[in-house]
This record gives sequence, C-alpha cells and structure tokens, in this order.
Amino acid sequence: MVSTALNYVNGTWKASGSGQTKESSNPADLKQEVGFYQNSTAEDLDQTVQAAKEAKKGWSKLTGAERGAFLYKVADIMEQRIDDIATTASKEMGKTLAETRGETNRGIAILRYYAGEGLRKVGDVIPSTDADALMFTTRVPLGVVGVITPWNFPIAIPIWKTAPALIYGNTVVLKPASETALTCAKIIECFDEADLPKGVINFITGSGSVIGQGLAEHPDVNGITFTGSNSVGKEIGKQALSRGAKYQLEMGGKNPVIVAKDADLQLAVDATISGAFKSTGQKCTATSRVFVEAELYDEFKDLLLKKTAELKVGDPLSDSSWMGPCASKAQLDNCMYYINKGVEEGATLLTGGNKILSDEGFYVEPTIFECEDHSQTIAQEEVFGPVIALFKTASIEQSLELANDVEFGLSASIFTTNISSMLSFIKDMDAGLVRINAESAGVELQAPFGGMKQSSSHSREQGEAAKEFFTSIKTVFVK
Ligand SMILES: NC(=O)C1=CN([C@@H]2O[C@H](COP(=O)(O)OP(=O)(O)OC[C@H]3O[C@@H](n4cnc5c(N)ncnc54)[C@H](OP(=O)(O)O)[C@@H]3O)[C@@H](O)[C@H]2O)C=CC1
Ligand SMILES: CCCCCC(=O)O
Repeated sequence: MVSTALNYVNGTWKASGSGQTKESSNPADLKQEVGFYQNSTAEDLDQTVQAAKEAKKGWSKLTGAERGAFLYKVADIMEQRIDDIATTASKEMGKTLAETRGETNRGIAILRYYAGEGLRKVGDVIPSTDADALMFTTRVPLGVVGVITPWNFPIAIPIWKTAPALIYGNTVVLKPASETALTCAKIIECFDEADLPKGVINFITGSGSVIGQGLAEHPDVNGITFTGSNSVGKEIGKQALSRGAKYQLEMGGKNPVIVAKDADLQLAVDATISGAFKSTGQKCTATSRVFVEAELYDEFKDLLLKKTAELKVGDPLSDSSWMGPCASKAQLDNCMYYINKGVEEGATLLTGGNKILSDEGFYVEPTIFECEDHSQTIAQEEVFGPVIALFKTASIEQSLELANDVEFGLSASIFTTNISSMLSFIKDMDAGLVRINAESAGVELQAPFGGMKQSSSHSREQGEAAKEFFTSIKTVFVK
C-alpha cells in the first residue's frame, strides 16, 4: 500500500491546507510510486513556525540531561526500524541498501552522541581583574531553528542538524529534500513516538522555493542550517543575513585524491573507487579529481580501469548491486551534461559515459576521463555523479597546486608513505577535511565537518563543533 506522509506540527500529523500532495518516485524502478508527501503552503509553514516558537521557552528550561533522555529514546525507537527506514531511503534516492542501513545506524549513533552532550560543560570561568567579581561564560539556544536538508544523506544529515539543535535547547522546523520526504517522515515518526513536548520538533514538506525560502525569510526563525547546492545556499545566506538571523551553509565539493609515486597502489585504487563511485558519486565529499605522479601513473590507471569494470550497477535493493542509479532524472541529466562536456572539451573517455538499464531507472556507468587541461569543466565544476577526471603529474608539488586550483575546499586525500609529503599536504591543502591513505568520503560523527572556500559558510557541523552554531555565548560578570 502506497503511503502518504503528513506534516508533523505541534505534535500532530496533519495534511497541508492546500489539499495537494506530490509523488515520491523510485529512481531504480520507474513504474513504482514510493508514496506521496504534502505540497505545503506558506500558511502551513507559518503555523509550523508558530508551534516551534510557542514550544521554545519550555524546552530551553529543561536541563540538558532531560533533553538528552528524549534523544536516547528516539535512538532506541529508530533502532527497531532500521530496515524500514533504510529501504524507504533506497527506494526514494537509489543508494544501495547496504549504504542506507549504514547511514541509519550512523543516525542512531549521532542521536546518542548528542544525547550525551546534555551532560557536558557549556562554559568557562574567566578570571576577572576585579578581585570581588566572578566572571564566566554560559550558552543560550538561538530559539527556533530552520533545518533544510538535501536528498543525498536523507537520514544522517537531518539528524546531524536536528539532534544538536534540540540538545542545546532550540526547537526545530525541518524541511527535507522533496526527493526523500518519506524517509524523513519515518525519522519523525520515531521522534513522535518518543513523546517530545509538542512543538519542539516540527516537520513540513513542500517545494524548496516555497517552504525552504519561507524558512529563510521567516522573522520568527532565529537560525537556519542548510546543506545543499551553492546556488541555493548563497540565497539562503543572503536572506538570513538581511534579517539578522544566524545561518550555516554546507555546500558543494570538488574533492581531489593525490597519489604519490610511493603510494600503496592497491589501497589508492580501492579508495579512489569507493570515494568516487559509492552512493553513485552523489556525496559532497566524493572524489572527482585524481592526480597521480608519473612514475606510478600507468600502473594506477590500468588497475583503476580493471577494478571499475568489475563494479555491478543495478537495483539498490539487491545485495549483488555495488552502485545504484542517480537519485533522479534531473541528476542523471546533470551527469550526462558533464560527461558530454568532457568529451566536447577534449578529455579522453577511458571507460563509461553511457546511460544503462534505461528502461528500469536513471542508471549511468561509472565514468573515468583522462585529462590534461585542469581548466576543463569536468575538472572545475561539481558533477555530483560517478565521474572521475584523472591527471598525470610530474611531482607532489604539482599535484598539490592543481588540487588547490578549484573554488571548492571540502575534502581531500593523499596516498603516500612519505612523511614530508604527508605534512606538506596537511599544511598546504585548502580543505576542511584532509585525509591521508584514506578515501575523500567518510566523516566520523564526533569530528568537526565542513569546508573552506566556496564549500561552506565556514562554520563546522558535527561533534562538539555544532555547539558554536546552535548556541550563543553569554559572558557573565557578577560583583
Ligand atoms: N557540503 C555538504 O555537506 C553537502 C553538499 N551537498 C550539495 O547539495 C547539492 C545536491 O543536493 P540537492 O538537494 O540537489 O541541493 P539543493 O540545493 O537543490 O536542495 C537542498 C535543499 O534546499 C531546498 N531548496 C531548494 N530551493 C530552495 C530555495 N530557493 N530556498 C530554500 N531552500 C531551497 C531543497 O528543497 P527541494 O528538495 O524541495 O527542492 C532541499 O531541501 C550538491 O551540490 C551537493 O554538493 C549535498 C550534501 C552535503
Ligand atoms: C554532507 C555530506 C556528508 C558526507 C559524509 C561522508 O562523506 O560520509
């Protein structure tokens, strides 16, 4: 039976005032309807924000431990529903079931991490120059936080924004990407069953230009945390700034892998394939450029092509599939645009480049270009699909220079056994995540996450770093 997701407002599931719903479809099975979600209106949004506003005083008065107890309950409930949530995510956006199960477990671990944050210190005692005074800092919540999330991590990202927002005393209005509205609704069902006070967590679906933009503009929304494309993120930042709201943007990436002549060849190839093609390359941390020192280039290229040819592309619900489809027709078209651009601009197509299984879904082959000109479009722009631009370089220094020669700075990897190459990379690579002998994707939940340059608004998510965005510091002086 195809389900219809309702909005969750003030502790109640309710339909949009528009009476309209939109369909969530399966990119791996064009004949399948996954379900429907509310096509909400600005009026629906205002009601949702008012519910969050009404709830914020009571929620912020609870202790961190009391708020944390709710998050532990949500995690326990979610743990009973891993397969349902993961299957829904795979059906909505095409990630393999193994990956969505892993992501659901990651969401559960994030909830438990932030539940524990409710018992950790919030401020510092700072010595005053006045012997009769006491000076210290404390932290207060922002108030109502708007959460706008993308479709590529439909479980982990809504949770890694919502959990810290809640534990630090904020109330939340969550707007998921339309492609993955039902997955997010299943996560909200777990919050509903944990009996959080009404209005603390609210969930509303609908188009980004109405509900997302409405959140960015709403005068009663005190903070906006967004993950998605640069074009949308920049608009949200402008709107939030214009009304004095705090905002946090995590956006695109164009992540390099550098392979030194002294690298472990097998490790470098396996990590490049995983980083570039897992999740069909639809990660902001995905590998899209690979720079290999000349001495190792031919061996690396041959092994990369051999192992890429072994990848099985197919139904994400099948255990035998290694890579699923693009998340939508728009994503497939976007991917084909860049593949055609690569050919037009003279890059050499070494493998892939074609749509496949077209009567079943939005599938594309894992694709590798050999490039010489780093100014080419496929070396500069984010493809957000399974496409690698491969370069031969004369040295580590040249590799590092090219790796930095893009407007993004999210994640970067180097494969080397040379300590000085590793240290130069750590120091000189302009990226928020620098990884040695490990793929460019895969962030741990307890560590700060975020980009440099055009990848981010320069705040950090995850771990203790999230506290900096979801709270404001107060300096207290007592005499
Ligand atoms: N740096 C990072 O951590 C990450 C970055 N990304 C980036 O996100 C992009 C792919 O994700 P995608 O979902 O397509 O990104 P989009 O920017 O298109 O959408 C992201 C979210 O913003 C909403 N939205 C769309 N238009 C507006 C608007 N005018 N105002 C407010 N909100 C709006 C969307 O709603 P709707 O779905 O209804 O359109 C969705 O919920 C890639 O560029 C990728 O690099 C993705 C994940 C992580
Ligand atoms: C927002 C994107 C997160 C990427 C997490 C990863 O690389 O596993």
